[in-house]
Amino acid sequence: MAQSTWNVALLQMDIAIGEPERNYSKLESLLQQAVSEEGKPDVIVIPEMWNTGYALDRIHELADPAGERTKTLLSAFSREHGVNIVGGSIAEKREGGIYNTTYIFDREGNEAGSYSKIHLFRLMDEEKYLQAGESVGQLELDGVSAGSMICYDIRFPELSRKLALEGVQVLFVPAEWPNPRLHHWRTLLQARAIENQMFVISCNRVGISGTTEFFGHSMVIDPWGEVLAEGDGSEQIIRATIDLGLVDEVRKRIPIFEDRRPGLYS
Ligand SMILES: O=C(O)CCC(=O)C(=O)O
Repeated sequence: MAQSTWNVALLQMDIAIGEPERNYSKLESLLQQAVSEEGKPDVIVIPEMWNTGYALDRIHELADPAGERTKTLLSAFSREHGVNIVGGSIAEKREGGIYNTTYIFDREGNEAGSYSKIHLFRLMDEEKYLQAGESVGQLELDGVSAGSMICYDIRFPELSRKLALEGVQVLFVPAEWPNPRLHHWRTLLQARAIENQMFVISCNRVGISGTTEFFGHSMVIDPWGEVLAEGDGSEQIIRATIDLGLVDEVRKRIPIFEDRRPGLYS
């Protein structure tokens, strides 16, 4: 039977640009903190590109080959602590180039899914250095259907709608979303939750890289659009408990999936 509630913990961390060693060690200490304080989480979420930050001009040298280092760390931690981990995303080196990839592990330490960002963000030159993923991110954790997107992806409502139509109830969004677009971040995340009647759980980074400032404000939003938890601009762990039964309740209250007219607009 699918889990009925989840305690989630968002590791809203600073990221040292171009310094994987510092980032792996920061992540390990935050993971320990997440399981040793305030009750055990069911799901831990990490920000986007946490291993390297946007050190794109050195990304070939810094990216994790086949994600092996990251997978070994996350798999061992999730198994040892019986916790699901949505592993933010990392710069991952494959034969075809560098991808911005999320790895997701279940409580037994098995890889439950992976997703490589399909919309590359030109404002940060991603398309010049990275390869785009070619498939959408859908997986099951504790019997719950979940979707995986990354940052800029939330500007494409077609993607979250596709996932919702495939049964997704919880959407995870690791990000490195910078100033001055806090208004877009909060509005788009809430819109994705309301229009698809799903939980949206986002984890953004904090800190400054060069001239770019990242504002945090990681959010847990329920299917009615209520913000259950939101970070400020500091490095912190944000926690919330979500009642997964709310997805069906909201979908029954306003049955948008029955009322759609896809013949007219898809
Ligand atoms: O869409 C935006 O405004 C920010 C997106 C972004 O920073 C990213 O995808 O890395």
